[in-house]
Amino acid sequence: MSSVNHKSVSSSFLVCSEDQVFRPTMKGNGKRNGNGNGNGNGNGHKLHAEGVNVGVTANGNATAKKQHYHLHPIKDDDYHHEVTDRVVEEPGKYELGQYGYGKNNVKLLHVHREGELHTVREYEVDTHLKLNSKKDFIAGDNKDIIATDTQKNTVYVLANRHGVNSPEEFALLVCSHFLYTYRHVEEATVHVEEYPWERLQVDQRDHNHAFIFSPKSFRFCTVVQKRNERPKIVGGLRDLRVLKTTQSAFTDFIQDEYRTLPDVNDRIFSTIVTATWEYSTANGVDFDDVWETVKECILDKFAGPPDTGIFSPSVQNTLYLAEKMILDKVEQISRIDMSMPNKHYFTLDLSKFPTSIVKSENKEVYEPVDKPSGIIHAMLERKQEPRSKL
Ligand SMILES: O=c1[nH]c(=O)c2[nH]c(=O)[nH]c2[nH]1
Repeated sequence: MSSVNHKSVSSSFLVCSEDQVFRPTMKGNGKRNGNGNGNGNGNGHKLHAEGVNVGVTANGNATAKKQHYHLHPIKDDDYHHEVTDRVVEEPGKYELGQYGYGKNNVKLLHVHREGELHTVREYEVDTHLKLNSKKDFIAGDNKDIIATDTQKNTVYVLANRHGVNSPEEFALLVCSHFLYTYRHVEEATVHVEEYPWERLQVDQRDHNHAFIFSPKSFRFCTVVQKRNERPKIVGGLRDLRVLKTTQSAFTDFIQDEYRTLPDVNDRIFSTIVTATWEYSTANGVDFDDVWETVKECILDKFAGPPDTGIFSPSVQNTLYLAEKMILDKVEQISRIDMSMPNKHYFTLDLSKFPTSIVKSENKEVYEPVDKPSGIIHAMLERKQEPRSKL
């Protein structure tokens, strides 16, 4: 039987472990808590107003204020729901492997209004939980199930109560809520996809309350938190499609009886970048800022300065240089994984046409070839500090 303790507790705490809790202090003027009184969660846990205004991020997804994390102890009896009969033996000769359940694609638009200036963030949120009992699967006993419908509701209630900042902060909040509220949740995974709304510019001025969908690239994150462990925070960027018409070559690769591709000193380089990166900490991280930095580094190593560009001897090298720049710039990123499919634009062989109808040297017309496509990927991580010999 589940013993349910309806004691009111603050879900504004971000659980780090049984004895450590991330407590997010609220931002700015403290009016974003959903209850309108600016002092938090309505249960006596005051959320601090820090008043750190960072303005609008480069993509116009103004986040307004920064969130800070502090560690506070929680007590055993702080849990909402206590489940006692957790262990159900698996009958027979089989063992349940990976398991879990959740709600996918919970769509959410959050509007933050500061007087005339409004900002929006639209998310699709996936929540997945792994319970410490398997009796729902094995015995048809639903008593421990936090219904997927309840998980959906939780996303809306937390967004209403605490506001929505970066995808990573929101995912951390939702994870900690589930771990904190239900002791029998062993692991929470929250994936957030952000819609790329950008503040509209009219006459080169930012519009107060109108936005344009600008899918130049997409942002996402995944937070996985196991009970008693720190959250694993992974940021992500995908569908950043780029092309340049020169400053790319591919030469000196293996010459054997299988090779037909000639050395090319000047070719078109186009790719669709996906990057995911893991944070070593959430402390002091401006997640919006990091996302912009990652994007800028990728574009910097792909395109280079506007007049001259940057030379790429291969997709491999360009990918590596972008990853290295990101690790150099953001110390809280412990590793970054990138993939760059090579979207080929082949030179057309027009030699069979009479010279009366085609130019002798074809340097303008290319054939985009989607499939098959080369795929280049690599993960770059920081080396472990060598252990002291003491
Ligand atoms: O940058 C490239 N790397 C490759 O490994 C490769 N292979 C290929 O056919 N073209 C390219 N281009």
